[in-house]
Amino acid sequence: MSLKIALAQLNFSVADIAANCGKILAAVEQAKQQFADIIVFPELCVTGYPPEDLLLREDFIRQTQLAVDALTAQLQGIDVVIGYPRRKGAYLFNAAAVFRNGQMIGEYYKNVLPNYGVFDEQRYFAAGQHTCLFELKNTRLALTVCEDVWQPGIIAQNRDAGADIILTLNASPFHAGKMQQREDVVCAQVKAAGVPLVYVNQIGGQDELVFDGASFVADNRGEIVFRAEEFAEQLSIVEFVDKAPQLTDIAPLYQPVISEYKALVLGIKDYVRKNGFQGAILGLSGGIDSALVAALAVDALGADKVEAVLMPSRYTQDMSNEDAKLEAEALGIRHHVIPIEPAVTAFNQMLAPLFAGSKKDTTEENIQARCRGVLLMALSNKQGKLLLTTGNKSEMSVGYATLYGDMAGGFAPLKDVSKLLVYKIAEYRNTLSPVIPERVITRPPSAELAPDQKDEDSLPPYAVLDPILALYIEQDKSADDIVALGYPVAAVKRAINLVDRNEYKRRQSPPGIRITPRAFGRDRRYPISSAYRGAANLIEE
Ligand SMILES: Nc1ncnc2c1ncn2[C@@H]1O[C@H](COP(=O)(O)OP(=O)(O)OC[C@H]2O[C@@H]([n+]3cccc(C(=O)O)c3)[C@H](O)[C@@H]2O)[C@@H](O)[C@H]1O
Ligand SMILES: Nc1ncnc2c1ncn2[C@@H]1O[C@H](COP(=O)(O)OP(=O)(O)OP(=O)(O)O)[C@@H](O)[C@H]1O
Ligand SMILES: NC(=O)CC[C@H](N)C(=O)O
Repeated sequence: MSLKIALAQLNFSVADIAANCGKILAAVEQAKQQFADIIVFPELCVTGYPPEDLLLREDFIRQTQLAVDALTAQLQGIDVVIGYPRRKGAYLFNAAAVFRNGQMIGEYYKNVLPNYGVFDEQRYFAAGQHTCLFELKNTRLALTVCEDVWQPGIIAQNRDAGADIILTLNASPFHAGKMQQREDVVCAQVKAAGVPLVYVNQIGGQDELVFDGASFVADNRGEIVFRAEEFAEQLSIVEFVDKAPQLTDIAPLYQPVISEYKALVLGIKDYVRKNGFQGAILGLSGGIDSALVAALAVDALGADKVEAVLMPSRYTQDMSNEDAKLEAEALGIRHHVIPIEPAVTAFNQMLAPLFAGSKKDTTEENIQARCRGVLLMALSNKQGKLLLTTGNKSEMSVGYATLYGDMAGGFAPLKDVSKLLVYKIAEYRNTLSPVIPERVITRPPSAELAPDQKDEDSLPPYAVLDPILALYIEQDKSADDIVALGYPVAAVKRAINLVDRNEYKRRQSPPGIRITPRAFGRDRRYPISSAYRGAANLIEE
């Protein structure tokens, strides 16, 4: 007996219910042409994931239900499994339902609601209590939703209820190493229960999250027999013969640096597309951060949609201008030069009476960054292009950026990318085609806001700083733990003090793409007004 299951790894848009239903119908037709018996879509595919507080609106829930009702009649010919929020009296459930020839033949409510990290599902949903099995071609299929299969017990419970195959609808976001973690966790349960599983994940960027897809099928020994590409829409059919999945294409597992590169490209592409921008604009300085953001933006949007502005000041070195031009030309993007000196001089003159007697400090440095921010935002306003900021995770961690200056903008692609990873991704990008001049990668980073300034004059070297930041921010290690790992006391103290004092800046920074297990934003919610000082007890020798 052969059973063909279609996995619809697609990119849905939050609250674009009509477009999502259109996508579902198109995939159903495609699956029918390929003789699938059943097609499985990702978690909450009708609304997109995560709909966040839209789920608290009854009008939104009603619109979704009306759309599902209208869709149902059109779901003919094969079984169709979709996910959507389902109102039942006082309760809202995260539901997966199966339709056969216009009728709902089974409905499942997610049992385990994740409420950690970036997930807030207990804020919206009530937990289901039951399994849901249905029969197709003498095979009993069970429905589960995402977090269900991360918890020990649910797969075995379905096996005990008589399931031959487990279907899982997912919205599982990317971070470095997530794909392996996902397969390890889920396949361990599959192996223990001895029942095969079909795992369908969505792809696409949604604000700070990016979903990688990488849907898979595991056999009853927990071995992967199919894996879809990461970060690509794909409709795949896996055949089960006598209830066992047949070995088919297995796309590569997560590849460090390459997977992050793809995540960033898709994150930018979808943010621009889903927010209706005409393209993107950025300040191109000749430094590595703006060089990488420009390359990622071109890969995401196409060269004709990206525009760069070179804004030299009196401190900008010739080589910065030269490199910025070289890069713009290599990428084939429109670029303009606007020297900022007239604006900087005007501000300094206007402030001169008030600043008489005070020494020059970061105030004057920041005026330069803010002049650039004003120019870039004016161009964004005029042209409907999204202003991309270029700050990376290391800089966001220690507050090394100017509020309303280089932090002005709508989206921060590198916000969760450490400086060391910026270099690695830039080097990888150049292997696809050489667009970032070698000198941009090899020269020491500088904000060029003062004469001969280098990042390392005021910060520990990134090779020391970045691991300290990861230990403190992503792994919650204490200052003592970090010193015990061999990092210099002075560097640990400086880094932690800066992290603790700069929450206010992060809270005002644009959203960025989450690529680590803990990004700033939804999964790291620290108070701004806080007396906590992680390095208070650290004594420098
Ligand atoms: N708790 C709090 N809540 C809300 N606001 C708070 C605050 N504490 C200070 N502030 C405000 O923030 C201001 C200080 O922040 P801000 O004006 O940004 O200035 P600030 O942090 O003093 O200076 C910016 C730093 O970033 C460096 N930078 C700038 C640009 C680019 C790069 C780069 O390499 O990429 C580096 C620059 O060299 C300098 O060290 C205070 O004057 C105050 O107005
Ligand atoms: N001369 C400039 N022309 C255009 N944009 C600039 C200029 N200087 C700074 N910017 C903008 O401000 C951002 C922050 O400046 P900064 O010089 O600190 O970073 P960067 O040059 O991109 O990278 P790095 O930190 O390696 O120097 C830049 O990425 C760029 O978007
Ligand atoms: N939507 C969900 O239930 C996601 C939770 C899950 N553990 C994941 O990230 O894969």
